[in-house]
Amino acid sequence: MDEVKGIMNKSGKKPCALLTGGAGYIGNHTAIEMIKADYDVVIVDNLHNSYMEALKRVEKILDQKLTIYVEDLLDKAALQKVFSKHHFDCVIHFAGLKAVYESVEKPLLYYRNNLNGTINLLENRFG
Ligand SMILES: O=c1ccn([C@@H]2O[C@H](COP(=O)(O)OP(=O)(O)O[C@H]3O[C@H](CO)[C@@H](O)[C@H](O)[C@H]3O)[C@@H](O)[C@H]2O)c(=O)[nH]1
Repeated sequence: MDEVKGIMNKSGKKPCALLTGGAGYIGNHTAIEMIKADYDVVIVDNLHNSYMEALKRVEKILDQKLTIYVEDLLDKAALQKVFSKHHFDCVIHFAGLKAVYESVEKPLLYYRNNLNGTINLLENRFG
């Protein structure tokens, strides 16, 4: 992340990144690296496969509070609220179901969740 450290957005402010699934393993490590690279980070996670405790540990590591919304990407109104409160310069989308065995057992659940969650995100970002 050294290449982007200290970079500013078009308004001359710290860039702000939305991390969906930011409470997951990959998400919370990404949050740490982005915050170290001077990004503001906003996390949206429904805690389906993670715990608030992990984010509390991240806060301890960074010695700062995180901006966290425990929301589901399928909840359009909740997502709209998040987008109305922040201007995101980038979005990193980790919030998805990805257990291989379960996806074979319940393919429609996976399609519904992962596609609709992504579409809701894109609608808020570009719609
Ligand atoms: O509809 C959804 C689906 C998932 N999530 C969240 O998205 C995150 C996704 O992360 P996770 O499922 O934990 O995936 P990874 O962060 O990629 O972690 C996985 O991959 C790691 C590296 O291989 C393993 O160490 C972990 O055990 C394994 O869960 C989690 O916080 C979920 O709660 C949502 O918010 N909405």
